[in-house]
Amino acid sequence: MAPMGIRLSPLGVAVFCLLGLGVLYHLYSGFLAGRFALFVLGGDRGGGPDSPGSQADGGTVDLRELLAVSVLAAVRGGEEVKRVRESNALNEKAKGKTREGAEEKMTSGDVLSNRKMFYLLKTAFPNVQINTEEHVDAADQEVILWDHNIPEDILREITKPKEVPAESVTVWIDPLDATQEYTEDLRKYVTTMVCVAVNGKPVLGVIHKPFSAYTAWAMVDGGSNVKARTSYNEKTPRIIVSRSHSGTVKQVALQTFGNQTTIIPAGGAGYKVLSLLDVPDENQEKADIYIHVTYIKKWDICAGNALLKALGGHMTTLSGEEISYTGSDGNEGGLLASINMNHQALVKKLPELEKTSHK
Ligand SMILES: Nc1ncnc2c1ncn2[C@@H]1O[C@H](COP(=O)(O)O)[C@@H](OP(=O)(O)O)[C@H]1O
Ligand SMILES: [Mg+2]
Repeated sequence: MAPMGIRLSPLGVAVFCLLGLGVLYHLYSGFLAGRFALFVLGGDRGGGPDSPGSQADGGTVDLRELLAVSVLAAVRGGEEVKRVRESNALNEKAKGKTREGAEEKMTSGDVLSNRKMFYLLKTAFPNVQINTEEHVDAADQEVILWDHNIPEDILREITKPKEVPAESVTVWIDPLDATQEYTEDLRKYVTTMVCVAVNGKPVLGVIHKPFSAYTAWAMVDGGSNVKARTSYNEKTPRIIVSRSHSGTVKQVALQTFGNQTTIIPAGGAGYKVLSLLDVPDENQEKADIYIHVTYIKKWDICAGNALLKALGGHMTTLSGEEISYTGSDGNEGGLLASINMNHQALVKKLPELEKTSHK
């Protein structure tokens, strides 16, 4: 007999305890899952379930936070790129050949930048898919914690968090764009890039120039720290093209826009996208259109695509199709990038043969 004449039924006590355990499990499962993910990665991000960057509700990420970490990752990766170049310890290797037979190089700058960028993003956002150009060595992990700081310029432009399901996100990292030019000590072409696609659509783009300490970022339907130039030459455009993976691009450009057209050969897809924008860097050439006709990888182009899209521009295949940033890592259809121009009219102008020969 219990005090005051109340009899406790053993079954009732058991049901009550089970219910209590259920509530506790619900409250802490997301939290523990996050902790476990970090434990597997070998570290702790330090935030509780309600802290910024947390995915305790089992799967949303805030794009504004992801942008802050992407900018930090591009800058931190850039520090590695710069340090390796300045110490002249590139340790250059050949990692294969492109379809066209050009040698693909890799240096310590690529590897060390990749390590910083990948682990910074992975530690802050363990649940999102990250695709990166270089191999991630699981035996050489580095846990770099994000301090949860969102820079002032991002807070000013993007005033509210923007949650999306974690499984809809694909992050693309290029830890060193223009590796060929990096090995030739042509520093102005070099960038580090992060892109975030949501359901395959490019939404966040970050392009950082480590040797100029310049970073451009943008969120589609969000904000940016860079803008388009005030004028572009549509009639006789300056066309920026690859200097080391050019294929037939010069013939295509001259055939489309006439012999008076200025062709600017340059390294790096990031550099070439920045040439279309209003970038306050004296080492940055300016162009009106970017054309690429050979195969190219999505980590090379996604950030530029997001930036252009956020500012009202376009990056499509040569036949004007949008590029989807999920699934395979290659883009077969060539590239046409423009801003404040009639993009569809440019597509129509390009020779039919070129549009179909890269599919
Ligand atoms: N045909 C091709 N096959 C594979 N990668 C290519 C390519 N053409 C260009 N790229 C890559 O796209 C980026 C920009 O190229 P480019 O400077 O020629 O315009 C470079 O990236 P990385 O330097 O990150 O490897 C380059 O390797
Ligand atoms: Mg690269």
